[in-house]
Amino acid sequence: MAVYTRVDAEDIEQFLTRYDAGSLVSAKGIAEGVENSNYLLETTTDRFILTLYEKRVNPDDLPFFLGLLDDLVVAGLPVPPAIRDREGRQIQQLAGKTACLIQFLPGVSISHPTPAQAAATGKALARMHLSTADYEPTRQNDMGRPDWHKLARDCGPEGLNAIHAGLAALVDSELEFLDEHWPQNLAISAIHADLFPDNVLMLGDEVTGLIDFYFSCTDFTAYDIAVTHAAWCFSDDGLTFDSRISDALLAGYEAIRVIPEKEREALPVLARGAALRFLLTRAYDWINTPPEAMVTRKDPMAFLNRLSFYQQHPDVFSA
Ligand SMILES: Nc1ncnc2c1ncn2[C@@H]1O[C@H](COP(=O)(O)OP(=O)(O)O)[C@@H](O)[C@H]1O
Ligand SMILES: N[C@@H](CCOP(=O)(O)O)C(=O)O
Repeated sequence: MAVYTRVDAEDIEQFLTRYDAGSLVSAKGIAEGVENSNYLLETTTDRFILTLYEKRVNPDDLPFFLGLLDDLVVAGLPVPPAIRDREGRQIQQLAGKTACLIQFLPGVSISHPTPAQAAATGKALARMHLSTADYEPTRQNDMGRPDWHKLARDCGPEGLNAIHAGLAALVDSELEFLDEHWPQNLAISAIHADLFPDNVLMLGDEVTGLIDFYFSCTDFTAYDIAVTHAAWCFSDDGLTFDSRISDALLAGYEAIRVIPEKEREALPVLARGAALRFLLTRAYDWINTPPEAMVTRKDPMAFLNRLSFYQQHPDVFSA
């Protein structure tokens, strides 16, 4: 459960007085998510998400994230903007943390997506990429390839090998491979960089929300396709690849934005990078999650299994 920071109902009531958002009816900690503390607020007028930003979100990056959300709303994408208070401020302080009141979006996160849902997500991602190509602010990807070396060092060989015998050596050799083969000169745009099924809200086959933009950054557009592919196209444990989901996701994407040949050729390496990125962040969290945190750690092995798949099947993105 991701509630790292507890906030009293009285403090939330007081917080809401800054907004034209009604008064508090109920506040519940949200179990899903691992990064930030989230509460679902019911007020006399509406529902909202109250987010308190934790360790991995630098408050200085919030203008990039919130500006991107505002632009995507204008472009007609189903994303949740941060609500402005009566003085026009989106970014606030609460319980010693930087916090935002976020628009609530309907829909549920899908645990086991169907091809139709994967196709709808591919389309939404491509629509997002067409819009974000023009987003002027930039933010370096701080979970990008150069940072994977530091993450691996921070996990340490003992930490990695305690998760899986020989993992430290596997990570080292993959880092070396990726340093050598990482593509150059692909199209760049603002990307989501974490579009897992739990960050897509759906009603039936319709995407009603793309959420959790707190890893969004400026990077290869195709890397976002690779991340989404790695997140969507496997069983939870990463052992079974679902080609129907993969085909649907890519076909949905290409119904809106054709993947240029150069990007398609780069996808096998980008997908290996995406798998390593989530393997490493999960491994880091596995080793370092404080015992008092009410959060369910995610299994790093699920992304080692995906990495092995991409290593063995470089043809998976061939048209
Ligand atoms: N704007 C929103 N509308 C509806 N539900 C939301 C919204 N934002 C977050 N949630 C809910 O909160 C959960 C955790 O949010 P998320 O942003 O993924 O957290 P974290 O950043 O901690 O991973 C989501 O899975 C979803 O159930
Ligand atoms: N999607 C990442 C972890 C980030 O969590 P999120 O709830 O913010 O998407 C993973 O699955 O490792």
